[in-house]
Amino acid sequence: MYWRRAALVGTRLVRVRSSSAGRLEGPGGISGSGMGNSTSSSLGNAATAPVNQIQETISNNCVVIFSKTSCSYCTMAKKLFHDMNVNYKVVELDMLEYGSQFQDALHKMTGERTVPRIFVNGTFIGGATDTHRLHKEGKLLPLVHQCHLKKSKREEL
Ligand SMILES: N[C@@H](CCC(=O)N[C@@H](CS)C(=O)NCC(=O)O)C(=O)O
Ligand code: FES
Repeated sequence: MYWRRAALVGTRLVRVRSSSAGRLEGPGGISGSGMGNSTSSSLGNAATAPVNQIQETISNNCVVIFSKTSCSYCTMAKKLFHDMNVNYKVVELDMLEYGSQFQDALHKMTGERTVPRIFVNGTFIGGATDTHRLHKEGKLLPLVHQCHLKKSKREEL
């Protein structure tokens, strides 16, 4: 069920200053991405601190890549998930007005300010190199599947 999306998702960028209501703008906005599964609430709320918005984004999406459009490490990371047919959310920090505040928050949360910063199943797994290593060791897909299972169980309730 995920492959259909992956084709769409891999190429889309986070939109900034989208005009539609409920989308994020302004301070703290991680804007609506190309993905279908980001919905909620604190996104779009200018009063919410970047750390909280990041927290919410990573709990609502099994795979989140904080990226920059100009960064080829980021492109490689996106390609890795795309090639595994895994749906992911990408937040392009260089397209966000307050992207550098998000980078500061990511620094606080992960110990590094570099991109990409990649989260799977709500947990920081590393940058591009770490993620490729996990994949090579056969550990990446199980993490993603764990998240999908958790989600589908929740939806059954
Ligand atoms: N080994 C790290 C390298 C990350 C890295 O050096 N990223 C550079 C861009 S390729 C960076 O974030 N520079 C600072 C910035 O763009 O703010 C990884 O694989 O993610
Ligand atoms: S590869 Fe150069 S900015 Fe990431």
